[in-house]
Parts: sequence; C-alpha cells; structure tokens
Amino acid sequence: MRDGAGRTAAVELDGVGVRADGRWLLSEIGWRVEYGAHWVIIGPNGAGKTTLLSVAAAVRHPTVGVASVLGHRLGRVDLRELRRRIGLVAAGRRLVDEALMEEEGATAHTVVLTGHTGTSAPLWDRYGPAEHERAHRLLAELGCKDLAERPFSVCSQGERARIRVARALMADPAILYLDEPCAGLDLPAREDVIAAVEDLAAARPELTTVTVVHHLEEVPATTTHALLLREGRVWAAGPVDEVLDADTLSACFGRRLRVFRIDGRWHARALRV
Ligand SMILES: Nc1ncnc2c1ncn2[C@@H]1O[C@H](COP(=O)(O)OP(=O)(O)OP(=O)(O)O)[C@@H](O)[C@H]1O
Repeated sequence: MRDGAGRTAAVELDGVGVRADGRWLLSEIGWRVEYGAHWVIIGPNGAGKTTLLSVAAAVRHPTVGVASVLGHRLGRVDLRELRRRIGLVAAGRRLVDEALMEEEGATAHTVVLTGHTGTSAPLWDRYGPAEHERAHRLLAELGCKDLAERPFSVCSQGERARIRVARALMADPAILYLDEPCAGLDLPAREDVIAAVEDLAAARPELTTVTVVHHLEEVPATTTHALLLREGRVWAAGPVDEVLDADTLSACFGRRLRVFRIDGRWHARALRV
C-alpha cells in the first residue's frame, strides 16, 4: 500500500504467519515500517523476534500472509536481489554465517569488504580501490579505524559488533536490521554500539533501522517506534513513547515493571511483589 505521497513503506506485513515443526512461530502479524523510521523489537525469549526479523530481512518467506520489503512482495521477487539492499547484523549464525571469516583469519577490513559481495568469504576480484577505501571509511565511521588489519577472530565482542555494522553498511543498504547487537557486551562496549547506531541515524537520515533488543537500556535514543512481541503475536506497536510505557511492558513480560527515561534513554526494573 502507498502512503499519501505515493511512497511504499520500507516494510509492510499483513496477516503474516510463520509455521515450523508443526507450530506457529508468528501469527497474524501486521506491521508497517516507514522509510527513515527507527524501530526496536522487544519481547520475552522465544517470542519470535528473530523469526520476525528473518521475514522482514527477506531471509525467509512467511507461511501465510503478505510481506513486502522495500516495495517488493516476497514470493514475487528474487530474494538474493532484494537482500543486496538490506543490511543485516546478527551475532548468531541463524541469520548471517560468519564461520568462513573466522576460519580463514580474515582481518576486520576483509570482513567489511565481504559486505560488498554479501558473501561470508572474500571475492577478491570484485573489490577495487573504491571498495577498499570505502571499507576503511566505514571502519573509521564505526570507531574501528585502528582495527583494520587485526584478524576478526581475535577482535573483542564489542569490536566485532561494530565491525559487523560496518560490514552491513558496505552495500549501502536502504534498511539496516540489527539482531541483538549488544548481546554479550560489557557496559562500555554496549554504550559504544548504541552510540554508533545513534550516530548512524543522525548521519544517514534516509536509512531505516530495525533493532531487536532484550533490555530497555539497549534502546538507542534515536528510536522512533517500538514493536512488542509476545508468543508470536504483536502485543503493541507504534510511537516509542506510547509503547515503551510501564503498563504495556508489564503486561507483555508478565511482570510488574517500573520504567524510567533519562536523557532520552530507557531503563526498567521489576517491582518486587
Ligand atoms: N526453524 C525453526 N523450527 C522450529 N522452531 C523454531 C525455528 N526457529 C525458531 N523456532 C522456535 O520459534 C520460537 C521463536 O524463536 P525466535 O528465535 O524467533 O525467538 P526470539 O524472540 O528471537 O527469542 P530470543 O529472545 O530467545 O532470542 C522459539 O520457540 C524457537 O525455538
């Protein structure tokens, strides 16, 4: 569906369901992400966040319903073509296979280069001076300038998280998906990743982002919208101020929560009953 200005949404899901191993992982998902918006997806473990991201990132087809990404309906478009315009950052292997990068002792710069071809191994004849230079610039933009020649396999989790974002930007995506970019990071590394995501939003107003987070503390201050997922269904979705409120979050997580907002960032803790 087009908006008043005739633009399609970056992502539009209508009645989407995903079924695997005889059960529904997602049901009746309706969701519209406008271009330039910055969404977070939050929900309990197993709610279906990564599964939702895999449909929105054109990694898998829905079992039922209609999913359109960047104006193309899944099922009517070559997914590999579409994925070239999609940046995906995921620490787990389910969405991005990093095994080859680690095995071959690739440097951070090489890992970023592979984002140009969307491959897990470098295709050297496809990278010219412009790509080499761009990979250096992106590493610098993510605060990883000095890591260019360091093997990715020895980089810290926090460094890897930012290198992955640089890699995802290599293809100049229209939309960037981040699946738990702060998982396993210590506090300074987490803050560096969040600052990098906030800086991206400021530096690239045309970029649309969707970030899966587990904790409200990981929600970037630049977030415009939030989707709460529970048991494979949308619990709430809309402007971030309306959705990340104590009552809505408490009901979604099944725990009484207090929610604070300080300097544009969110914090939550459970109330003892
Ligand atoms: N390919 C699959 N086949 C069967 N079940 C699956 C498959 N992929 C995911 N699941 C199940 O679907 C549910 C949702 O998984 P998903 O990873 O999307 O949840 P999540 O919200 O991202 O969870 P977490 O917060 O723990 O990362 C889980 O119960 C998971 O075990």
